[in-house]
Amino acid sequence: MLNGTEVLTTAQMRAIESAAMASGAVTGLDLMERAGAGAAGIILNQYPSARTALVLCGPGNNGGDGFVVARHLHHAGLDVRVGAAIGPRHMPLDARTMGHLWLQLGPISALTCDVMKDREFPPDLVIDAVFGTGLTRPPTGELALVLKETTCLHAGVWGHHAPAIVSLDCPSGLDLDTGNPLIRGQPLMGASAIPLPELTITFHSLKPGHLLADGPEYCGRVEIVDIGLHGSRAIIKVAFPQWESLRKPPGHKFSHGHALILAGGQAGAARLAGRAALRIGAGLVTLCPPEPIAPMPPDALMTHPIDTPLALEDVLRDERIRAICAGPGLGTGRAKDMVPAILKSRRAAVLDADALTAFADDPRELFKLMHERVVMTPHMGEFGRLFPDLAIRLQEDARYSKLAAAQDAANRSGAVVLLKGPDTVIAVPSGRPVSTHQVTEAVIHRADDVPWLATAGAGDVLAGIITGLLARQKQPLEAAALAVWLHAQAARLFGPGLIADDLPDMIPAVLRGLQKSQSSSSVATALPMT
Ligand SMILES: NC(=O)C1=CN([C@@H]2O[C@H](COP(=O)(O)OP(=O)(O)OC[C@H]3O[C@@H](n4cnc5c(N)ncnc54)[C@H](OP(=O)(O)O)[C@@H]3O)[C@@H](O)[C@H]2O)[C@@H](O)CC1
Ligand SMILES: Nc1ncnc2c1ncn2[C@@H]1O[C@H](COP(=O)(O)OP(=O)(O)O)[C@@H](O)[C@H]1O
Ligand SMILES: [K+]
Repeated sequence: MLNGTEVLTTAQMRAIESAAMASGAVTGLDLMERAGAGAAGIILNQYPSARTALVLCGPGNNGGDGFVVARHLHHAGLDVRVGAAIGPRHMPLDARTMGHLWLQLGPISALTCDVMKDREFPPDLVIDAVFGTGLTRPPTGELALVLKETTCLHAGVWGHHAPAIVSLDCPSGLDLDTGNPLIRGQPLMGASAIPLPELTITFHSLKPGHLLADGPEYCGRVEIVDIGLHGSRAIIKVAFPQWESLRKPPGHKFSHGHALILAGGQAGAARLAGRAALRIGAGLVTLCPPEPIAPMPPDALMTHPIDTPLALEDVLRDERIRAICAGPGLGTGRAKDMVPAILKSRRAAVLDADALTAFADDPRELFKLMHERVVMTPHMGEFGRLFPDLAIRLQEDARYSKLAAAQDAANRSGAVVLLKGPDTVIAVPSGRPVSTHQVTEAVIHRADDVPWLATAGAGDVLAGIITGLLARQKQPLEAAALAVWLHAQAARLFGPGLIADDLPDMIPAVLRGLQKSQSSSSVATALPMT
């Protein structure tokens, strides 16, 4: 079981809202009131000295949330002005009701740039409730100008002090499924066409756009308001480990698993992977270069030369070998020979780097041998070699997400796909639950707080950590999700100046940290997201 925070796509969020309303458990108006009241509570708590607020309401239910926030801020004593894109009577029913409730307290101005330039009303807060999950196309006309104007307000160019911008659900104009801003044409150099809030308040759960691509940079801090929706079985998670799932049970080295790391001539990259596999607790790790290599004493890694696929098949007769890593420093020619033998053995395996590139000419050759215990770990370049159409679509279609691309790749290949980057996405082929408890089909991990992780060889270490966890008989999705977290946390603990060689040696400190934070209490506590 993976622990973590649930993430819902906008379609899943709408489905949950509709199901709750259809069941009669709650009305749309109740949900909107809870969303707006919850958001206002957070705003009042985080900006206790704010005296004035300007609320920008769009044409849909996000605008409805804006009216609710306006009402609660007014009742808390703030001087509140409201601008709306259209009159309440043209808005959806719940938003209309909330608009009429606001009208009992104050007027609504037309939402134009003039509202935002009023020198008589310098707001302490600007509440961005223009678009949420219902954004279908790039904003145009006056609304596009208004959204752009919020970034000018933020910079204080209109002479009055810079207000704090708070967005409801998302910065308006951000696609909550992809994390891409929907902008027609190219934004001006250095200027954002959509709000850059310091706080985004979303409802019920995170959406992929809060985590993927540029989403985090646009959203600022993200807070979640519980609006009382239950029973969702989110298939996407931001996962974080529990010490329990990494603790080693009593046993001997073979019971903790034997991992093979196929190596090329120099074995440098494979050595990085091997050390990581050992550090994460595989009982035994053997490097397999094509020819004998000079030992590097003292070294806990074993070596066993394997020169041909037949020799590999022979070695794999040993059932104690539970996981194989192929790719780091392997060479594409050797990878092309060896990978079919690995896949035919049906062992848990990680395919990275050259093991992926070797099949660029005919990915189907790889996919037809695939099985569900294989984790492929491409970076975007390798992904494009195996899934060129998906990579092109990612570049060209702002509404196609990295999550959807990884899911499509997992479905096409039949493997678990871990697509790397500052936002790493892991997807399993759909319709193939890994176990009866396992409903998670995808994991998103954001690590842009550790840019120094993007260093040569870091990917080899990641492949090694996953291999070690597979040797310890973790399920592939769990192994991949735990590894991505441990890898980023190792980089975080080391700090700037990190090189890949440092990563395996930071794993013990990461494990100690987890153990300390979670084993002192009998109730396992989840680590905060970092
Ligand atoms: N449902 C619930 O119970 C709850 C919902 N909640 C809240 O509702 C939000 C979702 O509401 P929503 O679906 O009404 O979408 P929203 O983001 O307000 O925008 C849709 C409007 O904008 C329009 N439009 C779209 N693109 C446009 C463009 N480029 N330029 C101009 N117009 C454009 C679109 O028009 P259309 O595409 O139909 O022409 C439509 O009129 C969600 O984010 C959350 O804040 C919470 O209260 C919790 C309970
Ligand atoms: N900007 C970034 N911030 C944090 N992590 C990153 C960033 N860019 C890449 N990464 C991570 O760094 C690692 C780099 O792996 P990879 O591209 O395979 O490098 P190599 O092939 O040199 O080992 C991956 O785990 C990836 O997710
Ligand atoms: K918004």
